[in-house]
Amino acid sequence: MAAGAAGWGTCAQWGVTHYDLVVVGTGSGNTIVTKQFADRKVAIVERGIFGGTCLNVGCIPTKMFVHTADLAAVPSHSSRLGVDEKLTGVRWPDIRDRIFGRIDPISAGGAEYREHHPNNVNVTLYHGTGRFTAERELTVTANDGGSSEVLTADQFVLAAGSRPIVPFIPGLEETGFHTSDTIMRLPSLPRRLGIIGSGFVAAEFAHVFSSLGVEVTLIARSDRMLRHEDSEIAKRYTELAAEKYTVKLLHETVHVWRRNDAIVLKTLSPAGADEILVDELLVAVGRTPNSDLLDVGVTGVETEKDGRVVVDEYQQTAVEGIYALGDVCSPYQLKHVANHEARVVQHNLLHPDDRIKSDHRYVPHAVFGSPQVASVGLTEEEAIDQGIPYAVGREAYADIAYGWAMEDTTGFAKILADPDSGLLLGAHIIGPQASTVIQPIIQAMSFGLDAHTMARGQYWIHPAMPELIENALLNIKLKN
Ligand SMILES: Cc1cc2nc3c(=O)[nH]c(=O)nc-3n(C[C@H](O)[C@H](O)[C@H](O)COP(=O)(O)OP(=O)(O)OC[C@H]3O[C@@H](n4cnc5c(N)ncnc54)[C@H](O)[C@@H]3O)c2cc1C
Ligand SMILES: NC(=O)c1ccc[n+]([C@@H]2O[C@H](COP(=O)([O-])OP(=O)(O)OC[C@H]3O[C@@H](n4cnc5c(N)ncnc54)[C@H](O)[C@@H]3O)[C@@H](O)[C@H]2O)c1
Repeated sequence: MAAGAAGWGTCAQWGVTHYDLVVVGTGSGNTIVTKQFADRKVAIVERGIFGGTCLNVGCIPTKMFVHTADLAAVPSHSSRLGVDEKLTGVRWPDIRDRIFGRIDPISAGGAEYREHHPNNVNVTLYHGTGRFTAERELTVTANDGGSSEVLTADQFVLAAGSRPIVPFIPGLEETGFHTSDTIMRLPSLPRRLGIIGSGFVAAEFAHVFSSLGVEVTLIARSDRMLRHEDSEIAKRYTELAAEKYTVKLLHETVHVWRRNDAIVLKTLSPAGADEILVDELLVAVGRTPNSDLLDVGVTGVETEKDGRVVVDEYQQTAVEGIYALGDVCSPYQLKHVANHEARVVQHNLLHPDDRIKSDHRYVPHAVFGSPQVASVGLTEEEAIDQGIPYAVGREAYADIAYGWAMEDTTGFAKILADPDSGLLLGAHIIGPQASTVIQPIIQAMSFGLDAHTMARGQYWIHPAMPELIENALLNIKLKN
């Protein structure tokens, strides 16, 4: 074959092919194989849609839905500013098809590039599930189950990601449910949507569907949504969510079944038993690493109790030459972390005598709900638990000029710093554009700026939203 190739080109059953490098997973794993690997024989193995979670069923489509939902929600708050708007319609098929009409061709184009572009003459793409059958031997079974091929390699990259956890709830499997993998492709909007879970996925989809006019009931086992956030932020988010849709806290779903056309959820809470009727159900209770699908134990690669592949600071597993990155090994399950780790793995494959370490000191995240939440570093509870001295500075959007422009009354930033040195320990923001407003803090933490130098050593554009950060920094009571 002149250019790159698709595996099974010869339809060889139980053929054995040796490669220099095998990469399992086409999310961040796919980014590793650049022209710098032109002198190596490489195989890429993918069991699902080319491009992985973020592109196809994760960050990118969800944020396209979130932006759309933000627009749909404008009339619900514009009247406070004297602008009376009305949402006259939501064309779900148009919303859905705009999003996937853009994404699906990118995925298809990525696979096409690997299979046919001259840059990939040294690369073979296998559409199938890889499973280790010996230390450096991966058996790939085609998605149709028909053919298998054994790949041996000097080096492997495990970039197999994670998948949604399906909890054991009697009746759930038989009744049918959605996960984040399927909910975005619904043929039509349901009248009522139940969501089991109260983390990232639950918060983002509750915002999307409630803004589009669906009656959402979110069922949380815990006493608040986003319980891993700083508790002030989680509490505020939960209060605001409950104004937009039904939030059932401390509710355990114990049984699911169908009654006529509805899905019935039986829940137990301190107040007793409850029955919740919905038309569609989304299960969003976390994700589990795909290391089990790979049967990594056969290789000597170690895993944590929760299935995460154990890696060292160079992203190498317990077996020399087998590296891992992203959700399959990371405690963070975030795309920017998977991408960072992919860059580290790429460097270490190319420069084995000059390897670099991954940097997980200040990993930020954002929840694109309503409002947005963004966070980096220690929460106040973590600082207390770890006995780390801290000083806090707060600022409300309501106290900065742009907050007045938006008439925001609920958002705020909270920044923790070392009281002696002023070095930043953590920051937590809830409010408009929190995911963008937090970026200067991430920069300051990464490059070791203290609160005072950061606040006074630069201009802050007036009257822009980052004044929230400037004022929160100035409100930190440092010792010096
Ligand atoms: C709904 C949702 C929204 C999200 N939003 C954000 C966000 O806004 N920001 C953010 O930072 N993160 C977000 N994430 C998380 C982010 O998508 C993941 O952290 C990231 O995509 C992980 O990348 P990865 O390369 O490790 O794995 P993936 O992209 O999942 O790639 C792994 C690939 O490996 C394949 N595979 C698995 N096992 C095998 C096997 N045995 N053989 C062959 N192939 C295999 C899978 O099919 C998959 O395509 C979101 C996740 C979800 C679910
Ligand atoms: N904006 C983003 O960056 C973004 C968006 C979506 C997803 N993600 C990533 O994907 C991961 C998975 O998201 P998620 O929301 O599924 O997980 P999550 O870990 O954020 O939240 C899951 C929640 O479900 C609860 N839970 C667990 N088991 C339960 C059960 N049986 N019944 C009811 N509740 C239960 C947990 O207590 C937790 O609060 C996230 O951790 C995140 O890393 C990121």
